[in-house]
This record gives sequence, structure tokens and C-alpha cells, in this order.
Amino acid sequence: MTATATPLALRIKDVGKTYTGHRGTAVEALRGIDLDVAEGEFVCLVGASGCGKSTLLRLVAGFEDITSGQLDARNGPVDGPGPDRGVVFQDYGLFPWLTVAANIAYGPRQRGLPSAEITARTARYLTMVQLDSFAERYPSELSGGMQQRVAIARVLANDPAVLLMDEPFGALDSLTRERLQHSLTEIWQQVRPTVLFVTHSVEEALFLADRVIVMSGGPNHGVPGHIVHEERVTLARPRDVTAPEFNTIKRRLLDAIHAQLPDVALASVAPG
Ligand SMILES: Nc1ncnc2c1ncn2[C@@H]1O[C@H](COP(=O)(O)OP(=O)(O)OP(=O)(O)O)[C@@H](O)[C@H]1O
Repeated sequence: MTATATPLALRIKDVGKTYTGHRGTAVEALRGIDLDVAEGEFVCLVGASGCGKSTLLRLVAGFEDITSGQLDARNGPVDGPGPDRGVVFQDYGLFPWLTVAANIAYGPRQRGLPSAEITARTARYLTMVQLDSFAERYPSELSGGMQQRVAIARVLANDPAVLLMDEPFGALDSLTRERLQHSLTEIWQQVRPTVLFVTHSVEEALFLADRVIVMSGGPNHGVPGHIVHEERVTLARPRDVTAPEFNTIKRRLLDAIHAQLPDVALASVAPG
């Protein structure tokens, strides 16, 4: 599936991924993935459990190698992790022994940026995630939502061209999750990174994305994971989840997901 806008931040062409399972059996997780992502575009991947969303994200992150096809980021073929692609996980991944400010400053410091630049970046992203007054706290002193804000700021402080987010709000209660969705929209509007975001929630995808990609299949469903549908979302931000237009698209996305699923898998797709 192809983005109309250029230049491209990611070019995923006929990508497949086969794992070696227990006792050496081949587990074909993905087959024939075609996805171009334009610079500055916000793309969400949705689909039932096991359809390969996280696998695709890990391939783009360079944590694992593709088995077939072609996968390019802006700097060329992806052959490992790189500072151009920042990853935010569900479990925050903060350094517990560092303060909030030191966590955010960590990447720029590792890269040897001048200290004035490190200070400026840290301050900028602390403000962006509304944690100025928590700069000297430690992660354990913060709520889950606040820790995830730090994790987002920490990744953004590295100035990545592409932000890869794997169920980043999956562990949070629904109110915190909603607030972070609003925050992420605002941050994205300010910084405009390219975002590839994995979620189980169709509503979350529709709230956030310029484009929602629906995946289906997966080794446990007898066919490798693949893309079955996409929706380009042009609704103005911040989006009103109660608006009729929002719910029309949401219905279409849910139909696209459910059309592919045997009854047994329905429980693994969250409507909200
Ligand atoms: N390292 C691995 N070795 C073998 N099989 C794997 C490995 N990693 C993932 N898989 C298989 O690949 C398929 C896709 O997994 P993946 O985690 O990408 O799906 P997902 O859509 O992200 O699922 P979920 O929504 O539950 O996180 C699954 O069947 C999984 O068991």
C-alpha cells in the first residue's frame, strides 16, 4: 500500500519474515508486506493478536532481519538499529537510577552533543511532556502515565526521523491513556516525526493516525501475517471520538478486521 506524499521515510517492499520455531520448524510470521510511509506521516498498525504487528515494527527498528523483500529507511537499507529510528515500548524502559532529566539527557549525552545543547533539549522535551516540575524525580516516584511521557521525551531528545511505538499506552488505565493520546497528538503536531504505532485499539488508531493499516492472519491462523485494508484519515485533530464521521470509519475498520477472523479470535480485538 503506497503513500501519495513524498519523500518517503520508510519503504517496505514485499517484505517477509520467517522465524525458526521450536525443533527447527519454520514460522512464517509475515509475507508480502508492502508499505510506504511518507516523512511526517502518522501510521497505525492494527489487527488481531499474532498477525505480526510487532514483528513488522521490530524489522523496521532493525532488531531483527527481514527474510525476504526490501526494507529502506531514509538513510538506506535497514540493517540494524540506528539513531534515526527511536523506539518506545509498553514497559517504558527508563533507567531507574537516573532522574527524569538525566533519562532525557542520556541519548544526547551519549552522542557527545555540547552541554548547552543537551540542557536545551532536555528542557524543551520536559516542557513538551509537561514534566518540568518533575525533572529531579526518579522514575519510581512517577505514575505509569508520567513514566511513559518521560520515555517519549527521552526518545524524541535523540531527534529520530522515525518514532516506532509498540502498544505504548497498553499498560495504562483508560483515562491516562486518553490524556496521553491527546499529548502525543500535540507533540506530533509540534515535532512532526514520522510515526509507526502498533495498537490493539481501533479507536486509538483512528484518534491518532493519518493512515490506519489493518493486518490479518499470522502463523496461528494458518496464513502468514499480511495487510488486508487501509484507511486514510483526514478528520481534523484533535479528533472527536463521538463524531458520526469518526464512528463510520471505526465501523469500517472493525468490519475489515472481523471479516478476516474466525469466531474464536474475535475476543482479541479491542473495539475501543
Ligand atoms: N522470535 C520468534 N520466534 C518464533 N515465532 C515468533 C517469534 N516472534 C514472533 N513469533 C510469531 O510470529 C507471529 C506474529 O507475532 P507478533 O508478536 O508480531 O504479533 P502481534 O500482531 O504483534 O501480536 P500481539 O498483538 O499479540 O502483540 C506470532 O505467531 C508469534 O508467535
